[in-house]
Amino acid sequence: MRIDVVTLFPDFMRQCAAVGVVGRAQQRQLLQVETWNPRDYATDNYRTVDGRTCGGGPGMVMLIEPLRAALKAMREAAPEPAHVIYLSPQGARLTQGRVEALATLPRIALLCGRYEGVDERLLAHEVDEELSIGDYVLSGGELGAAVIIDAVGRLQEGALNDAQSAEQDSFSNGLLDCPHYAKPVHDALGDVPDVLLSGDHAAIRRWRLKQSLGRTWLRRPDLLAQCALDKASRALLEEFRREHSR
Ligand SMILES: Cc1cccc(C(=O)NCC2(NC(=O)c3cccc4nocc34)CCCC2)c1
Repeated sequence: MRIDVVTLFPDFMRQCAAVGVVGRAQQRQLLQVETWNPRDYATDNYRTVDGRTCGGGPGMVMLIEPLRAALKAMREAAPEPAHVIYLSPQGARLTQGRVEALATLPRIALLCGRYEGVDERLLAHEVDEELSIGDYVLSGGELGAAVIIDAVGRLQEGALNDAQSAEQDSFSNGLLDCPHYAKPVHDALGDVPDVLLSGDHAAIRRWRLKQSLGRTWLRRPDLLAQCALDKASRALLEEFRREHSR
């Protein structure tokens, strides 16, 4: 998969994609991340990429021309058509489901806004989809792009080792993760739950699922409402709730 990022901060984006699982996926050529800086396509002596907002008011807007030229260069750099995503607070909320769909595409382009945003006419003509990583104020779309690169990059075939795949799968049931522990078994901060030391793998699986169900019920009832729980899971959750209410 190829991901092209149109951004005023290419070094930041390259760094985000150079570490960890995504960095390794690039080294293994499972993923290719390229950056395109609109400033390189600004034609005036000052390499201007922003302009005063029409209608007055504070702040600047990213100009059409440098972005259009950067997007054109991006498209010409590889044959596959790119699905162009604008990271924006006006976008649809990013979900794991959407990540999984994006991860199947051969090529996506991520357009990152700065200042007050991008000229609406550029968005209307060049953008296929707007996505948001959440309802808070950010300085730019780059952190949204970094989230997509990580979430989509780790889903590329061969990017994860078995443990990481299992961890990735743990969310695929739509539940929050269970608690995790490492040694020491006894610490000033408390002890590791006995079941995890029992060697009884069925009991350990049961305890972990019960903890995931219980935590999701306590912390994210909205996620739980979207889960189709089988009979055994419903019974486990009931058990957790009874114990929790004592
Ligand atoms: C709730 C709210 C309302 C109004 C403006 C803003 C805001 O933060 N505006 C600033 C910009 N924000 C984002 O790009 C951005 C922000 C949040 C999530 C995102 N997911 O992707 C990109 C995202 C837009 C142009 C430059 C940065 C936020």
